[in-house]
Amino acid sequence: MNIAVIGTGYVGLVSGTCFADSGNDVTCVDIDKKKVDQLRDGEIPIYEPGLETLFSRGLREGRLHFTTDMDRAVSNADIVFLCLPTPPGGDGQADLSAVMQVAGELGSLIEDYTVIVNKSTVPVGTGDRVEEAVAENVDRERFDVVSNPEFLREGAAVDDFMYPERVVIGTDSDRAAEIMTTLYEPFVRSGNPIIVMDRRSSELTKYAANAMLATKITFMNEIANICEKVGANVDNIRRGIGTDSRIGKRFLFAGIGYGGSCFPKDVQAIHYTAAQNGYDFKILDSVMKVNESQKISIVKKMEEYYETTDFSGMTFGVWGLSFKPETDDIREAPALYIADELTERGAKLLAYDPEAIGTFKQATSPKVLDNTTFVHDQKAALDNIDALVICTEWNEFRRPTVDNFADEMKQPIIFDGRNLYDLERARKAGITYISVGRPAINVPERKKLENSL
Ligand SMILES: NC(=O)c1ccc[n+]([C@@H]2O[C@H](COP(=O)([O-])OP(=O)(O)OC[C@H]3O[C@@H](n4cnc5c(N)ncnc54)[C@H](O)[C@@H]3O)[C@@H](O)[C@H]2O)c1
Ligand SMILES: O=c1ccn([C@@H]2O[C@H](COP(=O)(O)OP(=O)(O)O[C@H]3O[C@H](CO)[C@@H](O)[C@H](O)[C@H]3O)[C@@H](O)[C@H]2O)c(=O)[nH]1
Repeated sequence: MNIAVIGTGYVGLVSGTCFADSGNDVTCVDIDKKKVDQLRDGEIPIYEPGLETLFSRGLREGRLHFTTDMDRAVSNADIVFLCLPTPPGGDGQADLSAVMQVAGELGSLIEDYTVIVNKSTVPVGTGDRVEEAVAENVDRERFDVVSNPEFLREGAAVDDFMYPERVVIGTDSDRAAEIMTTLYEPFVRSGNPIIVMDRRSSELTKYAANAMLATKITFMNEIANICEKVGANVDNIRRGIGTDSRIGKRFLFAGIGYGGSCFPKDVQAIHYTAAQNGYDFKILDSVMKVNESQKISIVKKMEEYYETTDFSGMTFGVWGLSFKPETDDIREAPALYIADELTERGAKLLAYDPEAIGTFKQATSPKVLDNTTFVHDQKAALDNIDALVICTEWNEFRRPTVDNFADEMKQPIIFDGRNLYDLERARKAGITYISVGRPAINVPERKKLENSL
């Protein structure tokens, strides 16, 4: 099939590359000329494991093209995917300006029957709005608008796309449903379902999935906060409840809050949609509030440990800047908030991340930039620091193990927002180890944490 992908961010680039790899001819369009030039030259602007091999093959075999010219891409296409940004607007609602702008242009570019697919995460009813905008310039028989939410995770995007647990297609048109099913059949050979439903339910399914996952994480973060108060261990609780198949093992890891380009904005957006429709989505109110405080809970623990809110004269190592491992994306990363809070309190930082130093520098505040030295080696971030703060669970941080910290640090004190290390080994290694929802290790009696969350 001939496919046009409008918007070559994470979703557009991964979808376009994977569709090309399964034998389609794909043209990706972006308004960012620099990005298009870079992609044409074979350079991928994001870090995403596994993408490069498929991307190079698509380019080499002539099935993957990049352009700024929407006309050329759309006029030949059987399917047009909208993979456009839907960032939070001022009051939490999704900003649909990119989607609606492109929808307004599509009608005059369509030649034969075309399926227009919204892959962006959009509020219920956006499909109707897109349909109306397109229909201003072309007959309604010449196109259908389909919702096809994307469930890929950054860092695992290629596998998630190639082997989806399900594909959701929202349309009432049999013709569009058949074309979409044919497109996705190679991806669901494992027997996972293609679920066809009405467009509005499909749009809401995406928000429901993200809001459910954000709630699950937040629930565990609250359990972790209780664990700290009563002397229990959230790792044990996770194992104890995760083995119940009704609850499931995944997304039960307590930490310093969820971040990324999706959960925070999508929870806000579904909350906004509910309010617009006269419904107060109370659970999500709490989820958002808890997540805000969870992001800086580690700083509160540091204040309690040092018995001061003034960190002047102190230097902290920071391991991990991206919002999760295996990505250079720092959107809504807890590290951004933690760096702000620490430098506000007068601290200097020595920061390391395997992939995200560049993106972090672009996004952080001038105050953080002035007070942070970025290093390109994880050991260098331990040099002469007062304590180490771990914000992202990159695999390489599991080595060297806790046993080595006592040799490598002036004072082996670790505030771990991701529960990387075994408590018993930390105890034996003689390091002071304060993590999330687990007993604090080797903390002098006077500093026993009274969690004030
Ligand atoms: N990032 C993810 O992991 C993920 C996963 C599932 C769904 N989503 C959703 O998919 C959508 C896209 O997300 P993303 O992370 O890929 O966005 P992104 O911000 O990484 O990329 C968007 C791209 O669209 C381009 N663009 C903007 N306006 C344009 C226009 N008028 N014409 C052509 N190109 C234009 C930008 O230059 C950019 O390259 C969002 O709705 C998001 O919520 C994202
Ligand atoms: O047990 C867990 C799992 C995740 N997280 C955090 O939750 C955030 C999001 O993680 P993840 O879901 O793995 O990353 P995303 O790439 O943001 O993917 C989510 O958002 C995408 C965009 O909508 C969806 O497509 C995916 O299905 C959905 O998982 C990150 O800050 C993680 O650190 C936890 O704190 N504990």
